[in-house]
Amino acid sequence: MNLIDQTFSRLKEARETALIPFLTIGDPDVETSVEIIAQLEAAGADIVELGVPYSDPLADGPVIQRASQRALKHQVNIRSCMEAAVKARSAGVKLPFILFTYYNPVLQFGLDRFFDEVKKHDISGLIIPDLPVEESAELLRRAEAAEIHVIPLVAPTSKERIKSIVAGAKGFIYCVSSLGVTGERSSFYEGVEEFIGQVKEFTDTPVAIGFGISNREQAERFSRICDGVVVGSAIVRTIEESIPLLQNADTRQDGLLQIRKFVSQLKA
Ligand SMILES: O=P(O)(O)OC[C@@H](O)[C@@H](O)c1c[nH]c2ccccc12
Repeated sequence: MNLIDQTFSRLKEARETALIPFLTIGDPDVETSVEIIAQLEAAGADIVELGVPYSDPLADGPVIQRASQRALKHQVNIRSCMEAAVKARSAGVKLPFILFTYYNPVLQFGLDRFFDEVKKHDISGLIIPDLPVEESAELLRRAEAAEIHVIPLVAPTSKERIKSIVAGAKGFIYCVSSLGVTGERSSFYEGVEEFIGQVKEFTDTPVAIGFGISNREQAERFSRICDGVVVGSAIVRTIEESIPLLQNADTRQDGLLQIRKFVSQLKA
């Protein structure tokens, strides 16, 4: 059974909502990212999105754009992100890994090689926000064969397309809470709860929400109606603010603790 499915059934038993952090791998460097993944797990994260930095992150706000730029300075690519997953696993991290990447790096990598490597590197799921619908059949077929879940994104404006987007989806459905790009928000799409209700009418697959969630009350609000909550920019910003601590041997542990504390209060 796919690790993501195991996680959601365990959480369902425990009547808990999955906390799904996102971080950009290689920000500030790959080795630190591996340590941060361990901190995220210790802080109560249930699944982690490993972000592949990209030069043209069209769906990302300034916080993740800056993180991508910092990571790209070290030429971090899909392979480095998969290696980070294996390093985290061998460091004892049990979390399921979702590889988050734009479509172009996958295309450059080559679909055959990509799925061979994803499988070898213990990745359980994929999020490809700009996967063109006309190309998705080929990719979904290979994912199915490799037992990797491709997590579909559904936006409040998806309306009549919701049914076709979520049909047959595995792992979880990623409901985008607002229009626009990623980034912390103080308010969400008007009627976001109704939107989530609509999605849940079409599927029994767990439903998670993301975009803009940055504090405990927002996470609590959505944990009442979703099986998972995704937090990216708020965590990436915390990592950004911790970089001076992380890059000094004397204060590195303080930096890691700062990240862990921020994430712990979200899960609580
Ligand atoms: O950063 P936010 O607002 O907390 O949203 C999660 C988001 O970071 C993560 O899931 C993600 C990062 N880049 C994306 C691009 C599209 C969709 C989702 C994402």
